[in-house]
Amino acid sequence: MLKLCKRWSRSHTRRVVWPVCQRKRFSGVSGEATFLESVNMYFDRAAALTDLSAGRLEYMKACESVLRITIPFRDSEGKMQTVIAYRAHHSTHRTPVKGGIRMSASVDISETMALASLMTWKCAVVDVPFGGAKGGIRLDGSTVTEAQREKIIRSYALELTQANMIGPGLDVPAPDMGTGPKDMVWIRDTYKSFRHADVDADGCVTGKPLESGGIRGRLEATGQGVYFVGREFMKLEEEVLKTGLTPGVEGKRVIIQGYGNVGSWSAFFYHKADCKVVTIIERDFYLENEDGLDITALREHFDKTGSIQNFPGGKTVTDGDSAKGLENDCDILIPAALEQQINLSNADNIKARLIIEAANGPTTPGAQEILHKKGVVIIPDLLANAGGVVVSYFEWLKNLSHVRFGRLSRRFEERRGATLVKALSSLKSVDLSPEMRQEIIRGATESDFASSGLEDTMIIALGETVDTSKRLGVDLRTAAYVNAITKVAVVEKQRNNIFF
Ligand SMILES: NC(=O)C1=CN([C@@H]2O[C@H](COP(=O)(O)OP(=O)(O)OC[C@H]3O[C@@H](n4cnc5c(N)ncnc54)[C@H](O)[C@@H]3O)[C@@H](O)[C@H]2O)C=CC1
Ligand SMILES: O=C(O)CCC(=O)C(=O)O
Repeated sequence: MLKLCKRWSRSHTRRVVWPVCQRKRFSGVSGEATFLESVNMYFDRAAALTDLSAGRLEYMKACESVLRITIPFRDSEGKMQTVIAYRAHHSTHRTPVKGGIRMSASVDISETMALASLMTWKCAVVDVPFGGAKGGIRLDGSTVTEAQREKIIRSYALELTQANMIGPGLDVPAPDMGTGPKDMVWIRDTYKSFRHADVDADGCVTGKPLESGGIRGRLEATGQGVYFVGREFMKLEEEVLKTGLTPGVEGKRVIIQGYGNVGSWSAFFYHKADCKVVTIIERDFYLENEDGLDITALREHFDKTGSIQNFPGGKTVTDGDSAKGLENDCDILIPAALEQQINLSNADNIKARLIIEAANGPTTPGAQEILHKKGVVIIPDLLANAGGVVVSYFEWLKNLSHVRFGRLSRRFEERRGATLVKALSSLKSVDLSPEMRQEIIRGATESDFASSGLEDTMIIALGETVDTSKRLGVDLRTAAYVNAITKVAVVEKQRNNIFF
């Protein structure tokens, strides 16, 4: 049976809840495992190192359900067009489930399921108490007007609402590739129109703008997490020596693929830490500067022109496949665009000694094998890019508590800090610089809370992953999956028993 349930809704969008055992083979990079197969392969490799039964592991691996929606809209010539969209719930072992919504012409059910599965393991790696989900809207966002986009997003949100697949306690989407804060507001507003009495309605989605219940720090969170995890890894002398690099991020040459949300913020934080961002790769070109791109000036250029192409502080290379830029000389490679970018066709040519997976699924299993043989270390997606969902979790907490972090304590802390400075200043032996005074007095703002909570989480998650990797003698990806599977299994074992 293909369909569990199918019906036409009032909005004339059509939805189908699909039992996920009906898997088809979907195409990926030729000759390699698809994205979904890759995620499952990584899962299997780690699962074999746990003492969980085969039956339980099979259940934990499977995606629980997928909602398939068809959304009609009128194009600019008034013709009716159809957009296909999905919401996959990989695991409801904890609720709400969580994961972004991707908008791209290449979205399909298999990709959405792979991304949903990654969300389950990612949340577990960073101890975010959510199950895993993901949404996908198969549409190139640049082909529709803002009004058409709003209609499509609102229809999507309406379908999720009617299917009980959104809500602060059920499923809390967020931005992913191709979507952003504005889309999240439309989703929140649509949900709220149908659940107007739900006092926690703002918590139905994260990644919202500040004035609509967002949190300071979510926009940059994924890139900042990519930075924290890289910085901390580069402090671990024993691990760093395996890569052939010297400890510390300072001075390292970095390549970033994708200058969207995650890539641009990663560039910002690595540049700020005195790294040299030597190449940034975009869809049709790459930008390079051996001495390091000035990321502040690059951002200004982007804000002015809408692109990083032809930035005067670097050389824009447009001939050939832009992915060639991945093979440029560097120490650290940060793929922050699409899945399967590092594959059998280019793995041998990658010069980086450390790969930090800011994108989801950027390295195929075949490429990983080649890279591992070369001694390249990979900090895997489910750890490296978890910063987004971590700060989304903080936003959700803020929405449920209905108060900005720091609002109740900041001025109190500042008064106490001022008293301390006064007391210290009365001691002749203490000489406080103006900066030290300021640092003691300053009370924590919402951004401070978000950023320090993120930093703490990433440091702990990296530490746990490295420990497991050493204990079992496995790579960091396998270690992260082992930790995640073990944590999920504890919760999994405590539920679903009423029907057994
Ligand atoms: N936004 C978030 O908070 C999170 C995103 N991710 C993952 O990070 C990756 C990037 O996501 P976002 O930055 O949010 O997306 P985005 O839509 O903001 O940016 C994507 C960027 O990649 C570029 N791009 C697309 N195809 C490319 C190609 N073939 N080669 C080079 N560049 C290409 C686009 O032009 C765009 O600049 C995705 O894999 C996403 O799933 C992971 C965790 C959280
Ligand atoms: O912020 C979130 O809830 C989800 C982010 C996301 O989609 C991801 O980590 O891939």
